[in-house]
Amino acid sequence: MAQKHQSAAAPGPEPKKRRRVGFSPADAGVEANECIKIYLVSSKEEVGSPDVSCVTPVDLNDFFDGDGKIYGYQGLKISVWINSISLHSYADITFQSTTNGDKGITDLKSALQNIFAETIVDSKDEFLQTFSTEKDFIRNMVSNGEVIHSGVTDGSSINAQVAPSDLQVLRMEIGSPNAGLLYSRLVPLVLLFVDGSNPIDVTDPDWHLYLLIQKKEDKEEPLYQIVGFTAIYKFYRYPDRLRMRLSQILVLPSFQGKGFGSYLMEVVNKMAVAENVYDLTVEEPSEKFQRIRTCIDINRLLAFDPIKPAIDSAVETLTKGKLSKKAQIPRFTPPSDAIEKVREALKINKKQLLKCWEILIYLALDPIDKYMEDYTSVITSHVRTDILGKDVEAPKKQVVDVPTEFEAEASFVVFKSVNGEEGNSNNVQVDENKPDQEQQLKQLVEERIREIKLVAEKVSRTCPKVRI
Ligand SMILES: CC(=O)SCCNC(=O)CCNC(=O)[C@H](O)C(C)(C)COP(=O)(O)OP(=O)(O)OC[C@H]1O[C@@H](n2cnc3c(N)ncnc32)[C@H](O)[C@@H]1OP(=O)(O)O
Repeated sequence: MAQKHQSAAAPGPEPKKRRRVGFSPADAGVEANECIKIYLVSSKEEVGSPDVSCVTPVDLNDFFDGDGKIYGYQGLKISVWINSISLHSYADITFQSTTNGDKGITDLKSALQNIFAETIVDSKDEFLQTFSTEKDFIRNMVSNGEVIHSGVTDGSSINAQVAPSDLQVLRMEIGSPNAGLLYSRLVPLVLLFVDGSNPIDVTDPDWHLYLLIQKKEDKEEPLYQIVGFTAIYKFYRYPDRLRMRLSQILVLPSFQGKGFGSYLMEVVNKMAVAENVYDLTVEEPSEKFQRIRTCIDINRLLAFDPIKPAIDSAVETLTKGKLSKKAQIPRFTPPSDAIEKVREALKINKKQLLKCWEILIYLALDPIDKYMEDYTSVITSHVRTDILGKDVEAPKKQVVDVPTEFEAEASFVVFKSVNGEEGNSNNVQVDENKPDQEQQLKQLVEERIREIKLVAEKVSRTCPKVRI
């Protein structure tokens, strides 16, 4: 990591961030997001090349204490280069001058080290050398990994950037030789690109890495590059099963949006089925990843015959009568034996199946426009129960004024009416939040239907699509 000082008044070698008392000039600081640019490069020619565009991390401000700002520098520019083969990094720091104002001078070295840890090197030369000295880093690290999938089986090409035959998914137990070291070099990428993530505990042997690798033919030996990876926790379920929980997944920015995330997820699904775990869940999926996961699961469910009768029956109920006119709308959930079969065969848990179920019904309604009103009532009923919870369904509580010998302001009676019906009293207090609740409910229903339509559209466009 280098610091270039272009002013005559250069500060000491390692400026420390410190609060000053007295009459220091006020310093508005600069947001880390504004002055730091990050570049992922795979060759030394790409370092500094105008053809390489910067990548967008989650939020760099998070790495700077307090308000996410850097203080004490004028004209600060930080370019961080990450070698996507060896995972080393180098920060090129330039500024015009420093001023030790009221917020002190931010210690850039320690802030960057919080993100990049030991992957960051001090000099540009050292960094440039990593392209040759460390070019076999990934290949050496994964040499003990178990190849669980290679290329594609249906002959389709995943995209133009990577030939399918060059793809490999390897699995490593975190305790196996080199896996911990490899993960420690991946941590900066996790911190930078996976929102809200924390590094996994490399001392816990129940963690597994699934690495999506591109093997490119190079002079003598193939060159290995990480396209993406996921960390999965395997844990015990009483009495004799194991469960899998996907906890973080990342496709390197230059490979995103080209089907690699879906590919990796499909391989993980395949492994969960092959190993007959109890189920495979995902820890706090982002909206985008959840959508990808749902698209994949919908395709799997569409090909799963045992649930067809249950879908047909739900569709028949929905198309038979005017549901939206009915006081009580049945909840359109799969029968328990279908839930069980799906979990056992596809490792999709109940929560995820319920999400997919709404989309499966939507896809089966033909023509959809004819049934949209009833379908919307069904989704409204689901959202009401899911989000607003039992309160909405619960018997109505009423507050009634009654004659009292106590202080009138402090006295009231609450009673619960039978069957949730409201009494005729003129003094019933209306829940002040009710109109607000209804408005929020309407918005949530609209959002859910938008999401359902989006996934249904993607599935219809790509179906049938089983790529591995
Ligand atoms: C548990 C967690 O870790 S949650 C956090 C997830 N990770 C991150 O957010 C880190 C940054 N992002 C990433 O690493 C990646 O973008 C990932 C992992 C989220 C996704 O990987 P990518 O390779 O970019 O996704 P992929 O190219 O496979 O899918 C992109 C699109 O194709 C669509 N698609 C994929 N497979 C299918 C399919 N079988 N049928 C229909 N559509 C599909 C997806 O819905 C998605 O569409 P969208 O972008 O409009 O939502």
